[in-house]
Amino acid sequence: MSANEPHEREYVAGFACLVGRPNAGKSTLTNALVGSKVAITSSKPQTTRHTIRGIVSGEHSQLILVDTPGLHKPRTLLGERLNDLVRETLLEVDVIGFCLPADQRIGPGDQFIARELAEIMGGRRTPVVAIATKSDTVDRQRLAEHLIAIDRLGDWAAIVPCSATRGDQVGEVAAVLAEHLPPSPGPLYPDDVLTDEPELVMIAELVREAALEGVRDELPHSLAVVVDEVVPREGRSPDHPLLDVRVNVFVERDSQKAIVIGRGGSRLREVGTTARRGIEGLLGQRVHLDLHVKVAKDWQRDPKQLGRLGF
Ligand SMILES: Nc1nc2c(ncn2[C@@H]2O[C@H](COP(=O)(O)OP(=O)(O)OP(=O)(O)O)[C@@H](O)[C@H]2O)c(=O)[nH]1
Repeated sequence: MSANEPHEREYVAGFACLVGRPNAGKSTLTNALVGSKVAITSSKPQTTRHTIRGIVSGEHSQLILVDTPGLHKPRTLLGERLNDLVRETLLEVDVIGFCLPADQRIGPGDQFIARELAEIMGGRRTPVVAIATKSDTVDRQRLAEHLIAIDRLGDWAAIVPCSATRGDQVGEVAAVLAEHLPPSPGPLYPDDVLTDEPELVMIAELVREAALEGVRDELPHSLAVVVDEVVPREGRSPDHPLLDVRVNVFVERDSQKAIVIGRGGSRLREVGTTARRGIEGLLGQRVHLDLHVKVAKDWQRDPKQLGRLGF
């Protein structure tokens, strides 16, 4: 099934998302997969497009779990389509894990998601791994019935039972998902970027907020902020330290770059001043903020690019 046979030991990296009806065990499984490495999540717009929930790093793989906000059976309008954001996310990932809890029979909610997945994936052939979650809650007989019902529900790349709370088969889930990731020269993210540096995320937020101030309508979603480096200025006395903070602001088009920069750079200076004040408040020391606006064409449609941009 997989193009990346495990024995080749080629490095693979990519994006996955877990879907399933409410209470299916997605969050618990995410935490079990990720272990202690819980990603910083932010409620701000920068990360609502693809909130990274965690990174699962193996010796030869990096699996980046992203959120699908609001994937559920619409309560009121049966048969309503999934919202565009969910569809977009599902189309951008390399593999999808569909969680079906063993303690409940397959129901209309699961069937709804299965139909949507079949349709969305039809053209692109994104593999869907069915995960029978909460396997600890039922006996073998019932689990077997559940697996058969899952098999009948759709065309899955694999079916894996697991118990996130007991830790049963969690490694197997990670391995099966990783089998469907594309080859990559190396990790898409530094392993520690999401765990060790909440300040970096907050700095990016502050810059993003400042850059969007007053121009939200003109730049909807088309802005990504990446903190390039934060280094103490050399030669400063310990009493008056200065931090050099270098930040890249990515936009999609030249016209958007012009908006961010403003006439003669006037707007960018304001953005810089506002953001710098915020960063100084956050870090409690003086900051020299170096802002660069760059055009990264079509970054929103390219998961690899999104990865590099810190999404
Ligand atoms: N026994 C058992 N309970 C589990 C397991 N995984 C999750 N649960 C429980 O099931 C409930 C729902 O789990 P969540 O991980 O929050 O489910 P979710 O799919 O993220 O839910 P939503 O956020 O509503 O979509 C929680 O009470 C969990 O403790 C499991 O492997 N075994």
